[in-house]
Amino acid sequence: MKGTLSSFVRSTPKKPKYEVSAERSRHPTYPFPVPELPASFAKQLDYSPAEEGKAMKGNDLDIIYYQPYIRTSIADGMFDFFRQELFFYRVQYKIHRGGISRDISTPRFTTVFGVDDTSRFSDTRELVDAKTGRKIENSRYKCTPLPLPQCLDILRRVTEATTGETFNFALVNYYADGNDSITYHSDDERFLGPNPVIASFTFGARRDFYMKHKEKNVPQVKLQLGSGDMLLMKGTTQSKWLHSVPKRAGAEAARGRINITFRKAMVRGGTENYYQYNVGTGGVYRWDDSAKRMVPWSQGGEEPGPKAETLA
Ligand SMILES: O=C(O)CCC(=O)C(=O)O
Ligand SMILES: [Fe+2]
Repeated sequence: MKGTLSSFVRSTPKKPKYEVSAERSRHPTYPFPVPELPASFAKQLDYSPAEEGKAMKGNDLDIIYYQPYIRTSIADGMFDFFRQELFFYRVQYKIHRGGISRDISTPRFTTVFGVDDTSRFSDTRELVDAKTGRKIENSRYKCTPLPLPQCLDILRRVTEATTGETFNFALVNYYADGNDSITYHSDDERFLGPNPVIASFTFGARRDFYMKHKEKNVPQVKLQLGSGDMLLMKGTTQSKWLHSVPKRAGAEAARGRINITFRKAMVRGGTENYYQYNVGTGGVYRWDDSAKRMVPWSQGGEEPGPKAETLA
């Protein structure tokens, strides 16, 4: 017999900490339907922001920190919901530098929804040209843009109402534990236009979020983003500063963290870039609440349950 006893013993999945809605967001581009945001969460979202944002300005930094934005009573439930109900990817890609190509594995799970401002999803959720409203030709994108599911669209609308900004993309990061991270970078791609506004949500584990100036020798800004917090980055924050979520040891990071950023891409290059680096070409992953980890998901086939494993 292969394997140890423990590999056959699966804990019964805990009851979800939220009411799974019977209503689901469906789309031909989704690997599986996504339940709508539980009504109890949606109701509580109306009270956002839970706290007034604190503006931090100076040395080219321009941020507003809502601590929290989402009521503490629902933030961890929303973490469970997003982790359980969304599909994720673990993207691998090659970088070419100085004639040498290197394989990169993104150190976190990612997923993305949305399309840049030259296109939009119609009322029937067909991809159409933003100006003419005509169905767009298949050759416009190399990738397949996905519309935001209802659960993310609700959060997007609330965020738009608070900030007075508009967003057409939701990028999702899942940091399974303290080994998952994002290295210092800035989100100042040309396709976002000058001085882009990015709203960044945390659900689940509290993680350090470090910011440092690209050139000036000024103090770093160190935040600890907790469940329900929202960091609004604007002005010259992206052009002048870098940010990161470093690797961390310990039990807190091991709870797992979901980060959701809302952004606005102006042109097609943004759509191509976001799907290339957040979906990629590999398989779909889904949270397995018995195994307590992301597992490869396959069409039509559930993961083998305890019975199948015992018989093997
Ligand atoms: O997880 C975070 O708080 C930051 C994520 C981030 O910087 C990004 O996705 O560009
Ligand atoms: Fe970023």
